[in-house]
Amino acid sequence: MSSSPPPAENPPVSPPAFVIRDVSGRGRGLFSRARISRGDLVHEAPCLLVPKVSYDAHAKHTVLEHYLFNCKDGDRLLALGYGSIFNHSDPPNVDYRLDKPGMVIRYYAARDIVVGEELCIYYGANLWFEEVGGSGSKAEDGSESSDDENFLNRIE
Ligand SMILES: C[S@@+](CC[C@H](N)C(=O)[O-])C[C@H]1O[C@@H](n2cnc3c(N)ncnc32)[C@H](O)[C@@H]1O
Repeated sequence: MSSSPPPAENPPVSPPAFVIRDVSGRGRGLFSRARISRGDLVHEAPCLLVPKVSYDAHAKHTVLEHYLFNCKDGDRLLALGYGSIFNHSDPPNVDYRLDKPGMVIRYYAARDIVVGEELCIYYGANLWFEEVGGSGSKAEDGSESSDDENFLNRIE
């Protein structure tokens, strides 16, 4: 008999909490289709591990460079599911946590989110593209995610 997985800290928003839409100048993005409360687990993305050696030799020279999440040790995680479709905004309305041992990234609402808002994470200070638009609202507590050396920010 198989045992069920342990419960997450916050129960996931009943799916589907968001839809993919095209956003002018930003490519695809994720948009809420239900009210989401601060702290809710919005998505849990299974990941592929890209070891640092593979990243340096191959992945950084491909389009994957714009999708990989940095780990502290130089390895990278490629988020599957919807995890690679979150666009950037500052401030973001979604925070994320890398769980490298678990090979997942979890995305949590940084504040209450209303229906129709784009769900965005913070990539870091050094963007490689010209920013278009934004989520347009500040986190309630004015908090900001930690920055990273050069790419998607890392919170482990
Ligand atoms: C991780 S992907 C996000 C999903 C992407 N929009 C797509 O359709 O595949 C990162 C890319 O999205 C685009 N992007 C994300 N946030 C943006 C923003 N605020 N303004 C303009 N482009 C953005 C950039 O082209 C960036 O390289």
